[in-house]
Amino acid sequence: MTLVAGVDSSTQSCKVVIRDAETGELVRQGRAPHPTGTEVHPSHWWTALLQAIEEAGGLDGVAAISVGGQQHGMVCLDESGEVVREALLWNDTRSAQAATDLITEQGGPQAWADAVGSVPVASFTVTKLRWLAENEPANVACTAAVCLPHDWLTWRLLGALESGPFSVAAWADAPTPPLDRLVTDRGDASGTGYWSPASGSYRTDLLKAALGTVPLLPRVLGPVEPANDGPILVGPGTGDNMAAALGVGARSGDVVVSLGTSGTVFAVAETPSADPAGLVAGFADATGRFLPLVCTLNAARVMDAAARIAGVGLDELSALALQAPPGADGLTLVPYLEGERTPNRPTATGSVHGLTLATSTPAHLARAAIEGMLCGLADALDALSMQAERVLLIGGAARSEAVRRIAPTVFGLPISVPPPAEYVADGAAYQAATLVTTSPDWRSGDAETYTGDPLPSLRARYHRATTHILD
Ligand SMILES: Nc1ncnc2c1ncn2[C@@H]1O[C@H](COP(=O)(O)OP(=O)(O)O)[C@@H](O)[C@H]1O
Ligand SMILES: O=C(CO)[C@@H](O)[C@H](O)COP(=O)(O)O
Repeated sequence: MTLVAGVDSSTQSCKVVIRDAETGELVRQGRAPHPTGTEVHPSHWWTALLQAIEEAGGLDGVAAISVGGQQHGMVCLDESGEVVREALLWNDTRSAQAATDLITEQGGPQAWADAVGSVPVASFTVTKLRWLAENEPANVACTAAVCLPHDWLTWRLLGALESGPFSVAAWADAPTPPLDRLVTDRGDASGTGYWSPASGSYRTDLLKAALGTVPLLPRVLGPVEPANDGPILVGPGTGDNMAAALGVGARSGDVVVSLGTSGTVFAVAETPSADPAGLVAGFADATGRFLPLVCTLNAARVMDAAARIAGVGLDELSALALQAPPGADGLTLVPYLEGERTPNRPTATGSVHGLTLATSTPAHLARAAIEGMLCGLADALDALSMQAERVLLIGGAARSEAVRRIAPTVFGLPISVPPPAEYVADGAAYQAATLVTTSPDWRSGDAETYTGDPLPSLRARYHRATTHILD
């Protein structure tokens, strides 16, 4: 049996799956947590990856591996390959003003949409680099290369594989390759703000405008182009949303709603998109096509926060939410707990509206938190402007029964929930399989369909509430 490994190095944790390359059968898996915070030293991702690989039983029998990673994070390396400073993650909003400035300087949102398919917000790497230029010029001076989280892990894997077989101790300090062996893929490159999905090339002019200099950038590999020639092939990898699209087998007509740390709504498209309103990011996917995507900053962690307030675990929160009626008797929670990206409100805070004696119960709070989180995603689905034939719900928070049952009411649509799985890691593993087998025939279990009566007044009240939030 030929095995392949897929990695999901996402915001909260690293997951590794090892699957049969031909059939996709899950053979073994592992996971390890990442530190909290929006500024993280990449060495923590490496440590977590090694732990997760070890928990997955190592790499014996693995012929190829690919990494899916959280998008946009700014990783700066010096000439010797050392990390210059902690990486700024996609959910770090300190570069919001830099985003506004860059948009103005380049002639407005339309100019950015035309240039790179997206209008930058604080999440995008290009805005983080402008922040660096304005606040840490000494770090700019030492930066010889800039890459993304998945690029950095791929590069570390290349060095480690050349140093010998996997063991946590041997790979912990494995040598790193020269900087010119950094690689990326179209999907993740399209989240930088200086790579154009439409032309398939870097816009170093935009990078220079942001950072004042053009460091070395990773070479963009094709969708089935390995980064090495063995002993274990390393795939190009991709951004986590692009990997999820592969893992869930998203086809034309599908819209995927992913509820991880971020909430994302995306679809596979044949042509590039360019939304000057800045709601839809015009990303590339991992197959040579495109992935228009809307992202919110507040998804699964809204439930974590509500569970903390209610003093219960996530399963109990779910049970509580289902005790309250649809609409939570008017209790409305606007979930901008980390600011918000869509709509672009980086300094916003969350709020609760409609408190009465009757709605002051843990059950109402639980329901309002889930409904509020889903309202943000329903707006994202509207922004995508696609006639969805199927809405697929995935990600950590899709494990909550309340989320699955409330989603159809908020979205006003039936929702398909594929079997719980690590779809980002699975997509990365699938990419790895394409390197070692000509026609991987992977099938996942059937999705379960959830239906519910739409409640348009719920979203109307949510929209009214979003006009009364504090920054
Ligand atoms: N049964 C559940 N109910 C609600 N939330 C859950 C459940 N299981 C996991 N989660 C949440 O899912 C999140 C992790 O999801 P994941 O998709 O792995 O995130 P990320 O990819 O951003 O690291 C955590 O915030 C966790 O609390
Ligand atoms: O910024 C985006 C998409 O543009 C996020 O979706 C990140 O890619 C992080 O993903 P998760 O860790 O929440 O899966």
